[in-house]
Amino acid sequence: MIELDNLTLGYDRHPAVHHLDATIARGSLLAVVGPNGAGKSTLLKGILGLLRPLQGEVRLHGVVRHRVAYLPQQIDLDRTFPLRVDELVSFGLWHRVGALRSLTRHDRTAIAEALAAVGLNGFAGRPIGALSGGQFQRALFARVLLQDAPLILLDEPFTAIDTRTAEDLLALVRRWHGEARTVIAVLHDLDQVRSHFPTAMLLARELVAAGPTAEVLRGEHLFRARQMAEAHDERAPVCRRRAA
Ligand SMILES: Nc1ncnc2c1ncn2[C@@H]1O[C@H](COP(=O)(O)OP(=O)(O)OP(=O)(O)O)[C@@H](O)[C@H]1O
Repeated sequence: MIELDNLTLGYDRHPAVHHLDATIARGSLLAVVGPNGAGKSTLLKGILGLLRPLQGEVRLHGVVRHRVAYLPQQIDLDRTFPLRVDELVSFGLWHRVGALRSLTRHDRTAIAEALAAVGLNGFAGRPIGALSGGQFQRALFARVLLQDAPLILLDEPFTAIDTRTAEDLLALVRRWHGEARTVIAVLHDLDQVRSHFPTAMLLARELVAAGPTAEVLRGEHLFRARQMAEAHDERAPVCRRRAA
């Protein structure tokens, strides 16, 4: 279970998202939605511990932070780095293998199986710079698969990839959900959220609504989120208000 307790996150003392109070049950399949700049990626970074709260707290119950799998937005990743696909995917074994030990035959089999599971048979030796956007995203999912993590954070995992790849990767997300892992994904496609994500959290610098997806994505909530995002003052300092 994850608890957000009066959580304010930001950069250089400026809050990006503030006073979040919410509980995310273990095994949830949760979509985080909201307008551009609403604080969705910031929330994932806060849960991951990459950002320290300006106020409040994130409490992870039953999950240690180094076992959380995180897939950042593709735009944040450097694909010019000279790395082969199997090397990228092998980082998913880091929690078991450590930084220094070399891979065993068993590890190599696990990597090959993960590549096969994401439809990348035969891609192990390719440089990551030679992959299409969709293939690269498949490789990143293979890495998450190997991490065997109880909590998986995905930041816009289906943006700018082809429909076939998105469908295959969505099937993997459903598989993780079926395995009782907690999956939290930042998404923009509300039809996709309605079809595949039972719960949602709508952000607009603060929490607009959270709960069953059909309830959260009601027109009045979406309208309010848009209004709140437009009214936000980028330069506001950390306020002292405690969320009701
Ligand atoms: N590294 C950073 N340094 C300073 N400000 C940042 C940084 N990252 C994000 N922000 C600011 O924090 C706010 C929230 O950004 P965030 O990326 O969390 O929004 P988002 O909801 O994920 O947006 P999008 O849908 O456009 O990806 C924005 O005003 C953004 O400019």
